[in-house]
Amino acid sequence: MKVCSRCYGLLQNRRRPLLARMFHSLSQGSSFNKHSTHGNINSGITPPKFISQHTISLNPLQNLQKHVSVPILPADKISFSPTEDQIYQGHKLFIPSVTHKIEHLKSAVYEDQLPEHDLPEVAFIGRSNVGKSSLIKAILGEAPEARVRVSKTPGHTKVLNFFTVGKQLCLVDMPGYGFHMPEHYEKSVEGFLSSRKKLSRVIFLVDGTVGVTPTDVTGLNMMEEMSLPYIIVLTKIDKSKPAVLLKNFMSVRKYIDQLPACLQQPFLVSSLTGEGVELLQAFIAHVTGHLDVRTSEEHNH
Ligand SMILES: Nc1nc2c(ncn2[C@@H]2O[C@H](COP(=O)(O)OP(=O)(O)OP(=O)(O)O)[C@@H](O)[C@H]2O)c(=O)[nH]1
Repeated sequence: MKVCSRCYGLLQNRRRPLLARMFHSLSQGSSFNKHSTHGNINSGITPPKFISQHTISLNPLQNLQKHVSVPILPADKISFSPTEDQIYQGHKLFIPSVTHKIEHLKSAVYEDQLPEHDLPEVAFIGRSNVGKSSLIKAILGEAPEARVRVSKTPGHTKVLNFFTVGKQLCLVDMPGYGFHMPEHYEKSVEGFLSSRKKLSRVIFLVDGTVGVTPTDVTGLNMMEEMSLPYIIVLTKIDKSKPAVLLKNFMSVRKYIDQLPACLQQPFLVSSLTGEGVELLQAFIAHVTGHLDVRTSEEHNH
């Protein structure tokens, strides 16, 4: 069996099963449509060829949609809808090389310790134990040398951790709020969020096995008060049955209409299986200016 070098690299990474399978099928000559889209779950009455053939999707929302007949997210709320090829381009940004190092830059607590650089930043925020570090670890899965630390103990992350992706961008892991949050949380996290000039986006994590909690609502209110652009990502989707995940997804939808600073399109991920990670990589590449994906609003103009 002949496997092209692009597929081979992907197949090595077991945390990336969807892309690996996708490009593997390509090399096997499947009639996969390069220009099909993924995010558009409602207009997708006829799903893209590749998805219908292989019953997998790079957007886990598509899989969730299969369990109900009514649209779980209206088409007009889906603005980020890259092609499979664009998702692959976004994914490539997170593959390290000699000239494109992916590494831990530094840890910091207070404003005067923050790194001085010109890189666009993407920060991860959420309750203790929601899966922030795990998600960064999955996004940087091709670069184990970045050494992202994950722990079962809530409140493990006490400092801000900066991870650089070449000279392109920087991911920022933040301590969790709620139970076990460090005493310096407010000074540290709010200090960071209010002072960074090149903060491209905040990724707000909600536990997909639990849904939006009162503690999350406090965090969402803080985001709205700060008026920073952010997205909501439901984590740990591998742990929930579809019915539970659907209920928790709807708990996000209930709030999202009232959150003007938040993208109306929530994302779903599992850091364990890698589901949804490539789409998020593409989103990060897009918002940091490294991937040109026209959003649905842009298409309309
Ligand atoms: N099954 C499953 N477990 C996950 C997933 N993401 C995280 N976990 C587990 O959840 C626990 C907490 O994960 P972390 O990534 O350390 O969470 P955090 O939000 O960084 O935690 P703090 O340091 O408390 O802020 C760990 O035991 C992870 O293995 C996931 O997608 N699926």
